[in-house]
Amino acid sequence: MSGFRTLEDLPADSRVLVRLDLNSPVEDGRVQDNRRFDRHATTVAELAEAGHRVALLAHQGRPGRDTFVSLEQHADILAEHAGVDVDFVPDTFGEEAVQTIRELDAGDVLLLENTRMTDDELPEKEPEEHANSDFVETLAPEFDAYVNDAFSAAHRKHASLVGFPLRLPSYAGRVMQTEYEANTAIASREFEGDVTMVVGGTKATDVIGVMESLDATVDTFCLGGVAGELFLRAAGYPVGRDVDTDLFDEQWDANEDTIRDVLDERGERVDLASDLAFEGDDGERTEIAVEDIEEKEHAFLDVGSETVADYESVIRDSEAVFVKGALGVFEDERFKDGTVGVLRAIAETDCFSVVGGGDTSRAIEMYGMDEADFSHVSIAGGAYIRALTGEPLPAVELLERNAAGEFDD
Ligand SMILES: Nc1ncnc2c1ncn2[C@@H]1O[C@H](COP(=O)(O)OP(=O)(O)OP(=O)(O)O)[C@@H](O)[C@H]1O
Ligand SMILES: O=C(O)[C@H](O)COP(=O)(O)O
Repeated sequence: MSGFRTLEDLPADSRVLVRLDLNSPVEDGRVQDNRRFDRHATTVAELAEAGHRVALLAHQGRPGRDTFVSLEQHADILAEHAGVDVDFVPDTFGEEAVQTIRELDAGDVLLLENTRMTDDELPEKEPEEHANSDFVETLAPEFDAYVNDAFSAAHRKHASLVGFPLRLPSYAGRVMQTEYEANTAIASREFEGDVTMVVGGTKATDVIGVMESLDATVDTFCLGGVAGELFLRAAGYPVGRDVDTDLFDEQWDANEDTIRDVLDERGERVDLASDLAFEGDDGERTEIAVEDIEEKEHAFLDVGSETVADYESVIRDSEAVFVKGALGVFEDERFKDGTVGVLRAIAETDCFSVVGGGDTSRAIEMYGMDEADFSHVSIAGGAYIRALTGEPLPAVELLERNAAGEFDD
């Protein structure tokens, strides 16, 4: 159970400062539309329709990266999803921003410039320090309330995420509320039947950490992707080494001991691929049983069909399934079978299901599945992992401390 207040508790006619997470892929300078816009649009539309005066804060990229761009395009994309006008001001807390905030009428929505373009936002600091920054001290007096909807950034101790709850009555937005509830389910709910976790993707170090901390909660792990190959390597198969990639050897060095411990302690409940797929000489998908692999000559790009059938049957017998990471390079249709096979199996059963990770959840629309067939499709990456493993999320903690009255005058 969360201990934060939600939009039901927000007094009418408020001047609200709302933190969203609109961090998106950027290609050739163009911001790509994605689930985050659609989800946050719900919160924005609700606040605007209720007649609040709304100013939005969000970040994009990090200084030095190609994705570090202005939020001007985000305002248009968000407006389209929310069905309300979203004005953009190219300033975060300077005179222009403050003036525009003061001119807001009931139901108006304004998006302020990328928070990471201010010096105060990024350093990870304690909330008390952020609350005393120019950024927070300048904006807070212009508002009656702060709404944090940015669950997917809640693992960061940045000014716009942890500073304002010390200065303003604070509430969780709709995205924060639903993401928190679904993603902490593994820690907070009791499942009577089997709990399965599908683990794949490229960030093996992250997911192996998850496996370690969910040891007592998860009945079966179904492995694929980079982590899957590293486990096969530990089990004695000549895979999980870099041929033309730099995905494996470094993560092997960092995780070898943990992988061996997990296999020793609960090997029978860690399902590894029995076959793998690669690009054959003719350019077609080719499969090989792991027993027959003599040397790693190919980049393996998916689990094989016997493995898919095995994982589908585990899923059909599960009461809850959590997914983190794709089982193969599903972006290439030849190597979609593992990822799509498990997602379809989940969609066809009535198990409680959560699919996390920006890349993995893209497979749902790419292959024509219906998001409604999953209990929850998370828009979070790092915060999803932390929620699964029960690690604290600083921005959520601040909402809870605010609701408990810790910062009341
Ligand atoms: N065997 C493999 N070799 C190389 N890449 C792989 C392999 N299996 C899966 N992938 C890639 O893993 C990616 C998804 O993994 P990632 O670790 O980024 O997970 P995510 O949880 O979906 O995303 P994020 O944490 O970024 O939101 C996919 O884009 C897929 O192409
Ligand atoms: O996209 C995300 O996962 C969040 O917005 C956090 O972004 P960050 O990893 O750049 O802090």
